[in-house]
This record gives sequence, C-alpha cells and structure tokens, in this order.
Amino acid sequence: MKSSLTQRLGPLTINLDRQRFAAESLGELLSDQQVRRMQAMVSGQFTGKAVNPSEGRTANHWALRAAAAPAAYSLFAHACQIDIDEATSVKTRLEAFADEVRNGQYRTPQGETYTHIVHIGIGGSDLGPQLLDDVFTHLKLEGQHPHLSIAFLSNVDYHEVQERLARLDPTRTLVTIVSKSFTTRETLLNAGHVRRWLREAGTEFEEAALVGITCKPDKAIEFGIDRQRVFEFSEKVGGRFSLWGPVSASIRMKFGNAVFNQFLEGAALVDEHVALSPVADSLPAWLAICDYYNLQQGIESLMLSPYDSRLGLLVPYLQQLWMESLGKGVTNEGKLLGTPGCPALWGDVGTNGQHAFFQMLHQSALECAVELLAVVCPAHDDQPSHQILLSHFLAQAEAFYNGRLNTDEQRNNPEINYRTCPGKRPVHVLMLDRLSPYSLGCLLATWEHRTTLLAAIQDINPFDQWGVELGKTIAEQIEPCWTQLSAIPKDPVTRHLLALMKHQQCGE
Ligand SMILES: O=P(O)(O)OC[C@H]1O[C@H](O)[C@H](O)[C@@H](O)[C@@H]1O
Repeated sequence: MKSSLTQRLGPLTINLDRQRFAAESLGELLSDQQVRRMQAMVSGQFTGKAVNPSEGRTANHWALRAAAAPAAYSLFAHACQIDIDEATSVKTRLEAFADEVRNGQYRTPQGETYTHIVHIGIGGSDLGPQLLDDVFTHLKLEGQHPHLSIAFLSNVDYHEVQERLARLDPTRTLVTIVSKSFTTRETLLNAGHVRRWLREAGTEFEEAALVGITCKPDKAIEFGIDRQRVFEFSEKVGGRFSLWGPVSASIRMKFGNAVFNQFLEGAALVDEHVALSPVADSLPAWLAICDYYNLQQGIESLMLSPYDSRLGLLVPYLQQLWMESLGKGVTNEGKLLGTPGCPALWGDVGTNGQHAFFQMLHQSALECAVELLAVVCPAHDDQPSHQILLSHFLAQAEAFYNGRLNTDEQRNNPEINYRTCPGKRPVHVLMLDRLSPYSLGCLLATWEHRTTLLAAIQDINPFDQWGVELGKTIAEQIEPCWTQLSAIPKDPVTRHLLALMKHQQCGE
C-alpha cells in the first residue's frame, strides 16, 4: 500500500487513502498560483487583509477564539491585536452577564431566577448555537445549569412561535435576540411576537428580559433593549462564522463560560496549526484539496454522515457554512466559474442513512464523495454496541471505495450486475477521539479553514452572499400585495399563485 494519507491534529484524525488520485503529496494536485492564493488567504485572515473583497472587509472571526486562547495567537497575529482586544472586551462583559444569569444575581422583576431562554435568530444567528445546545446537552456536562433551558425561534412560521411559547412561562424567560444586521425580517417579526407575549405578562418582564446581540447596537437599542444588555460583535465577523462570539450567549448561560471557552480553545488549536503549517500540508488544506480535485472530476455532491446521534445537527450547520460561502458563480476577478464552487453538502447520521439513501450512493450513476465521521470513544460503557456502530462505519468506508462485482465483465453480465456496486467513491474518513466541547471546536474550525481554503484555490470570495439578497428583495415587494389592492406582483406566475392562495384562504 502507498504511504497513508493520514493526519492527526489534537483530537481529530483524517484519512484520505481512498481517493481517485495517486499523488502522495496533495500539494502536487494544485498549481503554484493556487498554492499562493491559499497562502494569501491564511496569512490575510491573520494579518487583517481584506480577504472579503466584494465588501472590502477583513475576516476576523478567529479573533473571537483568540480571546480565549491568546498564547496560541501571539505567534502570528500582532497585526490584529485591536480585533483581539475588542473580542476580549465583549467576551469579558458577556462572561460576567452569563455568570449573573446562572448564579441568580440577575433575576426576574419578581425576584426569581430565570428558567428559560428564548433564542431568536436565523441562519448564522441560529444554526451554530442550536448545534452547540444539542451536542452539549447530550454530553451531560458538569457546567450545565440544572434549570435553564433554551428554545430556539428561527423560522417565520407562527405555528412554531405558538408551539414554543406555549411551553414557557413569560415571567421567567430571558430572550436573546440575535441578528448581525438587526434588520432580518424573520428575526424582527419573531422578536415582535415574543415581546408582545412578555408584555402581556407585564411591561416590567419585557424590559428585564430582552438581550440584544448584534453588530448594530443602535438598532437593538431602538428596538427597546437596554444598552446594558446589548452585546456587540464586529462587522468583520461573517454571520456563518459567528458562533464563537456573543451569538452563542445563550450557550454560555446554559453551560457556563468554562465549557464554552474549551470549545474556543479547540478551534484555536486549528488556527495555530493552519497558520504555522506549510499551506498545502495542513489538515484542513488536505480536505480542501480533495474537495477541489473531486469537483474537477465532476463530483458535485458530498454526503456527510456522522456516526453519532449527538451530531444530528452537524449537517444543517455545515450546509450554511459550506454552501453559503462557496456557492458562488464567479471568481474574484469576475470570471465565470466552470464548476460549482463546492459539492452540494447533505447527509444524515449513520447508521440511519445506510437504511435510506446509501443505496443510491452504492449503485446509482450519481457522482458523490462520501465523508464518514466517527467518535472513537463513546460516553457510555456499552462497548459492544459501540463496536457494532464503528464496524458499520468502517464497512461503509470500505464498501464505497472497493465496491463489488465491478470488473467490466461483471458489470456487463445481466445475470449478476443487479448486485454490482461500482465503488471508487472518494471517501474522507474523519475520527474524533471523543466528543467534547474542545473536539467540537476543533472539528468546526477545521471545516471553516477547509471552506476558506477551497475558496482560495478557486479564487472565490467565501465571505459574501449576494445571492441571498435576491429572494429577500422580491419578498419585500410581494408582502404588500396581500393587503393593498394597488400592489400587484410583477411576475405573472407569482400573480397567478397569489390569486389562488387568496382565493383558498378567503374564498375571494
Ligand atoms: O444575523 P442576521 O443579520 O439576522 O442574518 C441572518 C442570516 O441572514 C441571511 O440569510 C444571510 O444569508 C445569513 O448569512 C445570515 O446568517
């Protein structure tokens, strides 16, 4: 066997032996120019260069972790000391407030402790904290507050609002309104619903309960949030890279600062590794190079299956990071990209996926890469069942690549070819020693660097999302058409559909 493409970083191990290329050094798969762009992306982030050219911004989400692990950064981040200081100062304020909520110093107007948090936000202001809440709750961490629960409100769907609020007591609920822009329609609408619900219990509850997390503190104050409880983060932190900072305030409150800071330290380990490794040799770079190579082979789909139920929300979280960052149509120079900027990312936990969509990946003509993630040491003591789970994990990794009955002769033999599995699916194997705040931080920061490096290889901007604007603008134009007779949708199909809906709703 050729030398193994295995790399280990802290609690994370990757293996890339099952790929379609033969190169022993992944850097060989790239041009010098691509490697230079990767270098510029890495050093640009850590030295405050405008790596987000379409918005003329730096990207300093990593400074949020530097606030928890300063030593690691002192080696390379002098140029961004101001960003680190800013992140540290808001972290200190937030830590103090989270402690006050946890230890009952910050109380309801009736002098009781808070028992619920409603976290309102969407996209980057929701997916990360939801993932953290889910994983950390499963981990049964010592720091977890015994009585504090979090309910997330993201969608603009009143069914959800009703259902979530019905289970909560407005006199003992704290509300974190999380929005980088503080203009997002869904978030402000839900915040309005929740504010009314609090007000019905008494205006004093509304005044005490609201906490704002945003880059636009003036807007949060204008909304009615006390300045003391507005926690600001930098405009240079992209929404989908923002879970490391005040966006996760509710997580600090429920699980404690020590737990959250371990999560940041896990991410800081990856930053240090990426910054100090030869650029094409870092662990995230290996993954990004495989992703790029596969795209060039026409493999435009990536199925991710974590073999651990506690990671059930990982895929939705990564879908935003990956596809909002890399789903671009042009390069930084405005040239059309010939391929998608990333494979479409989807998947579900193993072994569940094996009994649903794996069949299609084993036998159909769909070109798909496969990423399987295992947690080697479980948090329970039923070793035999974990060994069965890991056996399935290892078996699928083998089956996707080796296939079955896949010689030309077998494939063309109708007597047996219904059993043919072509194999040669590129397989990325990822293993975490165990699941912890630290290892999760390490995993998510790995994906962030993988994302920005894949962007650099292709010369695309991973930090903007202009496509998202289009639907928002059209929705703004459609909204008044429900109530104003003079407002009519411009598009004839929308006009037709709206008329049908109105008819069905009111029998017009
Ligand atoms: O945090 P907000 O400003 O409310 O934005 C929430 C989300 O809005 C948009 O959908 C963007 O595409 C996302 O990147 C962002 O995370």
